[in-house]
Amino acid sequence: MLTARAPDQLDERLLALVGPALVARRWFPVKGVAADLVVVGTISLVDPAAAAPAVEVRVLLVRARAGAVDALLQVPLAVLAPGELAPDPLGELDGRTVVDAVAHPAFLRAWLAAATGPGGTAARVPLDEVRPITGEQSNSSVVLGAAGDPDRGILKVVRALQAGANPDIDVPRRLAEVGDDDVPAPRAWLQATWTGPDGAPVVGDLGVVSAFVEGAQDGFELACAMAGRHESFADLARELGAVTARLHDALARVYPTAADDDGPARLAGALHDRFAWALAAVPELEPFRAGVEATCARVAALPSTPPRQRVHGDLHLGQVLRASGRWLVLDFEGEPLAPLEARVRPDLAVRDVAGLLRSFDYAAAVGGLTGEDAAAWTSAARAALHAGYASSSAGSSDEVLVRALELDKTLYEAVYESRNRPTWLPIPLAGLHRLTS
Ligand SMILES: Nc1ncnc2c1ncn2[C@@H]1O[C@H](COP(=O)(O)OP(=O)(O)O)[C@@H](O)[C@H]1O
Ligand SMILES: O=P(O)(O)O[C@H]1O[C@H](CO)[C@@H](O[C@H]2O[C@H](CO)[C@@H](O)[C@H](O)[C@H]2O)[C@H](O)[C@H]1O
Repeated sequence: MLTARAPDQLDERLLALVGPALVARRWFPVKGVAADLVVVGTISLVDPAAAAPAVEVRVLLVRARAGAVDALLQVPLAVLAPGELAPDPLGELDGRTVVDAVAHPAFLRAWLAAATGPGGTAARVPLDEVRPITGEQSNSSVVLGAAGDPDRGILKVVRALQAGANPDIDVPRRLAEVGDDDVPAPRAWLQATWTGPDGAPVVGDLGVVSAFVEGAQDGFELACAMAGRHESFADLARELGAVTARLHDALARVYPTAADDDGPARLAGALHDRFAWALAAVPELEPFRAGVEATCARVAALPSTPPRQRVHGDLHLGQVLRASGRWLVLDFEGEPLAPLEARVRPDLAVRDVAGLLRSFDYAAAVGGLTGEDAAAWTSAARAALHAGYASSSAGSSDEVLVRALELDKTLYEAVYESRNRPTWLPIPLAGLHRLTS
């Protein structure tokens, strides 16, 4: 466990130096508006291999505020030795180059030395080769070790910090403890304590090293490529449905479940609120109001909803890997735009099915399918996902419920895209047309 201290003058100067670059990063929680950045704490990391403190590693805890967004960001920085150069510098301070430390060996050695792991000890993780993941990410990941090394790992540095157990670390740990292998096993994790907004100390997770899955293909890239070749995704979707159901079974064993007497009204209310939230951010959604309200009414008229349980919460094709002829599920953080307490609350398992269904629309669109081709490709994948999901004891998916949850996810996506990838906004807007007509 690491402890953050109050920031000093060097931290303030570092933030002033790197701030403009931070706001342009993919993981920065808001785009296109000015954000107010303040360093509220700092963790100094000690590299156990350093003979002299040639490289200084500091993890700045930066509060970022812009409109409705108020996030605490983890910003590990390395101030290199005088005269040392590096690719992709963030700037120069007193003649020393400053870089993002996430892939820097001094940061990684210090991180692993401070981490804990299964049974109380961090597993051995090789650092002879270090490769940052370059794709779109809400966090920052680095592959540790050379290809073929059985101890190879992947470090995920959580960017938006929260007090309490991070579900992306807690869920895989617990699933591994009960022998579920649908998720890469966590091998080391690191926590810190810092001062919360009310002045009281809080504890939160900084990151995790998981077993690296060799030869894995990203589910979304795979699906887009298959769509682009007009190749059916149905067999893979069926397997994905079965894995999702198995995961739901395991999650229901590990975390509490809760009967929901007031389920239909609660879900209808939540969908109504989701629309209001999305409309405030994306005014183009106004034409969908009547269609959303009609779905709310159908949901409210349901006799009941299934018991709630722990779910993935943001399951989509970009969260699953295909390797050695099977699917593995990643990233249990839930929807990054939602507060932590909402993300760990028991929920409807079928929400994850709805997330995957939405992903088929994305894959068809990004893969270049349009019109009837897109409709045929997605409907085969949809039917197969449902069939795979229904093959397990957890798998049941009422049509009204699935449609409502798909609509809910699509509204979320409209906000997500407007904030992060405005050129992709037409994908959820097309989904809203389909789901409300
Ligand atoms: N255990 C793993 N083995 C191999 N690749 C992984 C592993 N975990 C993550 N990845 C790769 O890293 C990418 C980002 O991981 P993810 O957990 O989804 O991060 P984020 O929360 O930042 O979106 C994944 O899409 C995948 O390509
Ligand atoms: O993976 P994250 O936890 O960062 O999830 C967020 O980003 C996702 C995009 O990277 C976003 O997913 C949307 O786009 C995907 C294709 O890039 C698509 O497969 C999903 O179906 C779609 O929702 C996700 O919503 C967001 O929370």
